[in-house]
Amino acid sequence: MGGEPLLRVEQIGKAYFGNRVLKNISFSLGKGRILGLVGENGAGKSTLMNILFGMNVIAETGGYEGKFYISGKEADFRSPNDALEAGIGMVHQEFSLIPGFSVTENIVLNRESLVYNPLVEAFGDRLKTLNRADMKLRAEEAIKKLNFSLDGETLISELPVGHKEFTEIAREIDKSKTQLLVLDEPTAVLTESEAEILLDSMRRLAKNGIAIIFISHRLREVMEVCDDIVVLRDGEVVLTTEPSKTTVREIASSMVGRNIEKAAQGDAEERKFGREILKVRNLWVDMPGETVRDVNLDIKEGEIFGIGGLAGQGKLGISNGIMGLYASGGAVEFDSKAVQLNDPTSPLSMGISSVSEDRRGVGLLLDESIAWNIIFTSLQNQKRFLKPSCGGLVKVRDDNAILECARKYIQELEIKCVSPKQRVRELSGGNQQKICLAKAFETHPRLLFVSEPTRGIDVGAKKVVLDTLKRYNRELGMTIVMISSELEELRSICDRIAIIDKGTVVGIKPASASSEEFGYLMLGTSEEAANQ
Ligand SMILES: Nc1ncnc2c1ncn2[C@@H]1O[C@H](COP(=O)(O)OP(=O)(O)OP(=O)(O)O)[C@@H](O)[C@H]1O
Repeated sequence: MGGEPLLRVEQIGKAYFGNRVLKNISFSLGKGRILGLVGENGAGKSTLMNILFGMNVIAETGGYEGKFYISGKEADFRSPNDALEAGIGMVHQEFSLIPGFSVTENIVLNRESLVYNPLVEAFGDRLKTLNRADMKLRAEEAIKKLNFSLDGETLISELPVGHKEFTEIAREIDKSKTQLLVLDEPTAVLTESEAEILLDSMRRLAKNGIAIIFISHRLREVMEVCDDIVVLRDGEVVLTTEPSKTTVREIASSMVGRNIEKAAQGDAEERKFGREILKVRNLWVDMPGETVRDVNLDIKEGEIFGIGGLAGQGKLGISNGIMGLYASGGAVEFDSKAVQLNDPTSPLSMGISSVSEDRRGVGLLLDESIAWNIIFTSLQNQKRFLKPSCGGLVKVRDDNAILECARKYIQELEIKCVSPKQRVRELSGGNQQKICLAKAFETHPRLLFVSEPTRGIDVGAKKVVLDTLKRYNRELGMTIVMISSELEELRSICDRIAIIDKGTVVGIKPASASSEEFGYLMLGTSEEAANQ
């Protein structure tokens, strides 16, 4: 017998400029319970959370219908401040950290501990100074609740994405009032072992009475950690259930309204490749949390080469180092020519592109259209999408060609949008990820690095993304290096897979090798040793 639940949502609806994205949403959530909110990219999950958190974008686009109640009291949030006052903490898909500030400063931001001094009497609170020792303690306390190792002194700009995610969550935990925590795809940027730590922390927070809404495309995590599950499809609740009463398969098919096809399968036959096109020798990369120490690799032309390994072992550092995003050393040769390390223009000019694991940090012009985002790099660096004008005297933008190109990717990658002219900011997270891929494909690279390409992508669309990578490889001969924390995803499309451990390559095996063989490499042990 619980009386009023902590959160009760009744008949919520929302349309953006006539485009209906939520209809009659109702559910409730009790204190200390974890509710999994799942649905395809664009199903309306973030929009629903934006309503609960009083985000300005909702009021600015005509408000919403329906009501929701916090502990029985009708909520009418005019801004996120009202939601914070009511004890709602939210970690959005987009980070809201200040890059030049430390982890500690970000955790206590706007709630800094202050020290009194006599000048305050005369000049007011402005002259209070920061109590750094207390701020440090509070940040440490919040980080401890997450059971994750994070140095409070490090600047946000130097952190890998996974650590930024933990910093955001620690900030919400430091707010003493938080009684409902909304986590929008927190594990999308985490590797599997980091995600395990987060799931554990969520369980502990729930035990202490905090209710959590957990949005995730990783259905196994949802089944593992949630008490209740709500499935959205095209803006409507299509299933409300509990993990003990359902299966991952049932959730996945109710999300998409059909049975899920399996992702692309690896080729049984061994493919033949040309010469070695990328040679990496003694590469080191100083990427925080993903340090690369001594990597040697030879990648063949036309290959799909996978790079896997556990969290923080350096697999993400390799492409970021070669692309000039972090300080690096050693030697990298592409097509028998030296790639200038620490110079981002060098790999680009040689036909090497990359899709970052951090779509939030790099790459998208959120206030520009889908079409402009997809073609911008090709126009800028390769002078494409221009046509002659004034009798050939000048070149102007070819808007028809730009729109046609965008339409092609919208269809191929099944990007959910109203038109190629729609602003990227208005797309759901998973659809923004697809724009990052389209943008890289459109540069027609000879070699493409893709890091965590299906991050934030729903189960149905994963197949589309992996199939597209495979098709570009087969049809255009594009050499692809795919970095992923999901071994099965690597095995489904790669020819060979290297496993990285402690910043170096500990083994390279054909994708047809068994999961166990890869598992042993990741754990830094041999099959024989494991069987002893
Ligand atoms: N500011 C906006 N203006 C117009 N349309 C928007 C805006 N924000 C979201 N939408 C549209 O609302 C729909 C739902 O998007 P939402 O971000 O809620 O999806 P989601 O379920 O969170 O998806 P994902 O799993 O990809 O993050 C999408 O079609 C999206 O394009």
